[in-house]
Amino acid sequence: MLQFISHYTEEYSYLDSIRMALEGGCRWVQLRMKGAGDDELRPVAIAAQRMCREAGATFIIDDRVELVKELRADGVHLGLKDMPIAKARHLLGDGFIIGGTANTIADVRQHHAAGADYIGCGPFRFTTTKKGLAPVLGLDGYRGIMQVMAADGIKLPVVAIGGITAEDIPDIMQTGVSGVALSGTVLRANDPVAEMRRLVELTS
Ligand SMILES: Cc1ncc(COP(=O)(O)OP(=O)(O)O)c(N)n1
Ligand SMILES: Cc1ncsc1CCOP(=O)(O)O
Ligand SMILES: [Mg+2]
Repeated sequence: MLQFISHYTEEYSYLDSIRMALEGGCRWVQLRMKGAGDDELRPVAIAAQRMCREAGATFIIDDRVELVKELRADGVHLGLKDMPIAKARHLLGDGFIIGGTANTIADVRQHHAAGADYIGCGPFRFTTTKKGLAPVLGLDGYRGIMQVMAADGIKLPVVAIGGITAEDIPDIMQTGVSGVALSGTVLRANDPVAEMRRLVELTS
């Protein structure tokens, strides 16, 4: 289970990043365009959704519940400062995927109670892709959260996120998480498509 978080660099646009991720075999894409208004986001989202549909990939949009509903994207990812998950579930119904960000077991419990479908849990380590990071979890952080989830009987898939590279994946998967979400390590690679192929292999 590998979710690619779209991003841009001097070399690549948001859509380039998604195109390369899909070409490399990723089948779960999140369009994340922080600070973009609806007029900037909508055309990119429509193009990204088309590419994902053609590739048979799941298409999630970060933060924007209304746009997800309007475009009939597959789902939305919501953080602790975004629309509450229970409200998003009410607006979207059961036919959409809703992911929630967690940094602590309390966050996981809250999202579980609110009806989230998966947890994006992090950051694993420091990353410049997101501003205002929560405290770094490291491997021990994931082990602790997975342990308490098991004791609580919470069965939501957990996706680790934040500064993750190919080298980290075997150890992260050993903690019991279901997958990883990543961005920078793909876009920094000399050959992003080949790097994505390697990452898909490591998480399947
Ligand atoms: C899979 C996944 N996990 C966590 C996040 C972070 O969401 P959030 O805390 O709302 O921060 P922003 O991404 O909105 O800056 C995510 N997007 N995806
Ligand atoms: C959206 C988000 N939330 C926590 S870290 C992060 C960014 C992940 O990107 P990268 O893999 O480049 O650190
Ligand atoms: Mg958010």
